[in-house]
Amino acid sequence: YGSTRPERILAEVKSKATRGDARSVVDTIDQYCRHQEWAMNVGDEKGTILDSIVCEVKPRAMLELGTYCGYSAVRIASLLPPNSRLITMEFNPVFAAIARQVIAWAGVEDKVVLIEGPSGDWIPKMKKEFGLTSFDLVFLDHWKDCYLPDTKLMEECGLLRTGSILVADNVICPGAPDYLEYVRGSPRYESKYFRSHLEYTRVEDGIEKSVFLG
Ligand SMILES: O=c1[nH]cnc2c(O)cc(-c3ccc(F)cc3)cc12
Ligand SMILES: [Mg+2]
Repeated sequence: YGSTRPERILAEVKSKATRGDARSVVDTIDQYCRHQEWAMNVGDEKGTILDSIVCEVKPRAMLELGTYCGYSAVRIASLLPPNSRLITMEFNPVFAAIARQVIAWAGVEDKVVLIEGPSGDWIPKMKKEFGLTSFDLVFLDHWKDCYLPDTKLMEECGLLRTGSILVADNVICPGAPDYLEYVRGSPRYESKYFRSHLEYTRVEDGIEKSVFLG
């Protein structure tokens, strides 16, 4: 029987990364996906941009849409201040099962809550389920067609406050044109584009950072 790409990534982490060392998990996945088989992690180049924003914002409450194998959840969690929480949402159960193990191997499970299911179902329930008022930082990295509807839903559900920051991966490749048009055209957002490359390639991609103005 064949293994899946996420299973091969987990196997690589278990055999090469130091247990409890988040940075070695991140580096192991980058090494594997750059030299063995490509996978849709945010990667090292765009990851550095994400790191700088996480360090600048120091979020107490952060949301990630799209966990995949847990690469960015581990990367983000390793930078979070004490008693901060990353909630990461994944609708694909195969990805979620792998991500749980990658997050555990990295030793960041006390900072990360992984929830499974469609973002559209979960977003309206989050305030109540997690007793939170709003998110300081949201990383959109799930499916390009969901970026805009989920952003509007987060606005409607009161999950964004004045100063909340949205960080969106892949705004060029695969691209999220409707989302870009919205955050760049709306007076309720102050948006900035960070030019970069699609993970592990020379193809142009970028990250859009958008501050919600309320
Ligand atoms: O579907 C995606 N979700 C989240 N991140 C992604 C990501 O960083 C890259 C890609 C992707 C880009 C080019 C390609 F030829 C095939 C897939 C997809 C996703
Ligand atoms: Mg991505």
